Amino acid sequence: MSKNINVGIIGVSGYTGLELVKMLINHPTFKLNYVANSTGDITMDELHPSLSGICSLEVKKADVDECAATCSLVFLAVPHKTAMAFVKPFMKLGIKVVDFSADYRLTQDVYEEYYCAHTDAENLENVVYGLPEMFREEIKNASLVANPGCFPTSAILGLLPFMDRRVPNTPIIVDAKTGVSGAGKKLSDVTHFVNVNDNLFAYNPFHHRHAPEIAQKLGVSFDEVNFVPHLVPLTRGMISSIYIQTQGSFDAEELVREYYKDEPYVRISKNPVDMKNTAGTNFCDIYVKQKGNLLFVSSSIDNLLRGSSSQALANANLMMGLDENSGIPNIAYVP
Ligand SMILES: NC(=O)C1=CN([C@@H]2O[C@H](COP(=O)(O)OP(=O)(O)OC[C@H]3O[C@@H](n4cnc5c(N)ncnc54)[C@H](OP(=O)(O)O)[C@@H]3O)[C@@H](O)[C@H]2O)C=CC1
Ligand SMILES: CC(=O)N[C@@H](CCC(=O)OP(=O)(O)O)C(=O)O
Repeated sequence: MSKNINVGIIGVSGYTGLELVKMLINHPTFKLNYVANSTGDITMDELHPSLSGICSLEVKKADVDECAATCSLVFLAVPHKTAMAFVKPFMKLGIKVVDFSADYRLTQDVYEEYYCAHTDAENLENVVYGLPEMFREEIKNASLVANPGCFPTSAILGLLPFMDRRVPNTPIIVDAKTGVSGAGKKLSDVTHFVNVNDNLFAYNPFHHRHAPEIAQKLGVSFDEVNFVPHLVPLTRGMISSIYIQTQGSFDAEELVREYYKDEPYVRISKNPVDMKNTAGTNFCDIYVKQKGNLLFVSSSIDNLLRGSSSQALANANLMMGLDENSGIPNIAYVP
């Protein structure tokens, strides 16, 4: 097959943008035809020296019309709020969009409670949440896909098989750990080397903006989701330790294996999962353990890939009628 579908990326100077470029360079069908950030006037290899000798595309100052003139689909790897200002005109021009941000993941009222005023309610009506294990068929027909957040991806995949076995109205506890790349490339006091190195801490306990995303997609109330993320001194990786009360007698490992038996990017592990075996891949690795009616689920992803860029690419493959697996990385950065 030849590279005959032109795609663009806006936000190519960021962490997730770079991850996507690396996958698209080797993609059998997508041709990376337009790359942009907020300023332009630089080339890809000047921006990312790791691409020296590999990609010297000119990086443009983001412009919707210029991108739409040469691309069938665009990936928006830009921050929340910035994304919706791009989505609106791209949709008008009939260009398909995979949005990495949270702008189209929630209902308008909840979005506005956790983020800011929404300026594109119209497209909230037609968006599909880009978790293939939940919405594969809808994604195939979508023009706009909201790529899930990284914590919601790991938590929802861990919980989905067990929602019918859970005791209603009991706490869902999600104790999650993430690498620092989850915060993006911008510096802050919290992600400063001196604050993160040799350190470990929780942030936004019980009121992180990903708690409502987990709740809405699982169809439970916000009060039932008890989500506490932690920052760990690692570049990439994410593990969610999940605890729920279950009822009835069942074998959790058997159930989760059956639930995901046809899924190419969920692996069930006999041993507790770790971050290294998913780093560099689109896999979500899951381990389960029961103690009476208490169920422990451990779910590991690479926040930059399954938590963002490789999941976005899988969604784009589906939207363009390609094999979902095209160009998706599946060999981990081990050792
Ligand atoms: N990092 C992660 O693990 C995950 C990130 N996401 C989401 O993906 C998106 C990108 O995240 P990440 O790569 O970490 O972010 P970064 O902060 O690393 O990069 C942001 C990118 O957006 C560009 N940008 C910002 N404003 C504009 C603008 N007005 N016009 C054009 N480009 C603009 C920046 O360009 P410039 O260099 O010019 O500022 C940069 O290329 C965010 O919405 C984030 O929430 C989702 C899941 C996981
Ligand atoms: C370390 C860190 O700060 N991580 C980010 C999660 C990044 C992400 O997945 O999410 P969005 O696409 O919703 O931004 C956070 O906790 O907000």
